[in-house]
Amino acid sequence: MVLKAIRFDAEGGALQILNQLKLPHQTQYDDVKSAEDGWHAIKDMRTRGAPAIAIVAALSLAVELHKETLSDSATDVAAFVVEKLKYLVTSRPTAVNLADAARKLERVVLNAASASGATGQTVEKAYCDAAAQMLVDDVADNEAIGQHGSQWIANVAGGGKVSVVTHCNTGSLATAGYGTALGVIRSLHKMGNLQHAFCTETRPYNQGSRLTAFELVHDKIPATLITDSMASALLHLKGKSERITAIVVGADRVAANGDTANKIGTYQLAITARFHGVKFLVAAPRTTIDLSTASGAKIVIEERPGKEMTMIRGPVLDGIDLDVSQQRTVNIAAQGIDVWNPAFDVTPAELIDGIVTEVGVVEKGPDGKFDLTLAMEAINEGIKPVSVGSP
Ligand SMILES: CSC[C@@H](O)[C@@H](O)C(=O)COP(=O)(O)O
Repeated sequence: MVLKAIRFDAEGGALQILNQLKLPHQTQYDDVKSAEDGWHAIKDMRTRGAPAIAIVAALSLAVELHKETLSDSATDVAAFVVEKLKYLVTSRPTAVNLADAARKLERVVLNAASASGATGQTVEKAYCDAAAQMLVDDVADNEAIGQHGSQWIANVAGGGKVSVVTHCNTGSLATAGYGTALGVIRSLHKMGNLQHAFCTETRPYNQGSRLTAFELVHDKIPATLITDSMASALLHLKGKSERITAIVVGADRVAANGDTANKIGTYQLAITARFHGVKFLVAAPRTTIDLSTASGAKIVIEERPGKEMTMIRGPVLDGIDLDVSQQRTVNIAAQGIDVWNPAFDVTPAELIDGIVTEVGVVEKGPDGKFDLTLAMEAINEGIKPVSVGSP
């Protein structure tokens, strides 16, 4: 069975998302019938992960447009789409993929509306085709990220099997399929180069223990779960014997200087990686690179409700059996305590050794700094970024 976070039928105009609040206990797909449904699925974290958020948002509007022809007027349909895209972008602020997708789709509809003979229907079709293509492209991009990243790690290790650590969930559940950082791990495993993967629990929302662990078990990848607070001890105590070569994480937004916003806890992993001489690799598609943001200081960090930290959800224990059909939320913190719950942190570029994209691994220049504007320009001109061992 292939894990699919997003099910989309372009012909029938139907969209379903795997409800990630129910995982790992229950596999339940929820219908998404409109942009409003998409907004709520993203806000409530029933779907999450930077690429998946962007795709679900785009497709939710596609199914709404598919339902009925809004107007024969191309400009009216374009205006409607632009408004809805603006609304969708407000669902979660940190991951840039959503804003990037909205910008591209806006361009698609404005171009379609200004084409000669444009009608409401042609604009709708242009939008739906472009949104559907995002789903297709993401899987191919992730497979390429996996290939480049695994090759880079294998080269760093200089032969033999390697172990890696990852954080949050960056796999099939966070993307259209395969995953970014988890795609690198999948690829290492496929190449026969993976000794062991360690995944962090990823408090407070437990994307690691609920989702990444679920994917690793599903794919039969040798893996062990640790709490976030065990990462330094792992590198210290098991680093040599386990040959932990790299920590590989995803990203929600990479600034032009390489500073990277990702799930809260990423920054402390980068610090411990540097201290222990372990490579720190960020895996993300180019849609996550935000050249308009000069540095991490400008990235807006989403703050989530405190109850995500103070409450925990799980299936009911009925005698000795788990009743997965019933999930309950229980309080695990002292009543009345103040809570700070930033969903992401920013890892300074200084602590990052490489940024693996679908076209290769970008490394620092001779000045020890990333220049992603230059790297992206080079890519657009057909020159590969600094890339070690890329196929
Ligand atoms: C390929 S997913 C990359 C990132 O989006 C991921 O690491 C992450 O931080 C997800 O956060 P989430 O809050 O679960 O959406």
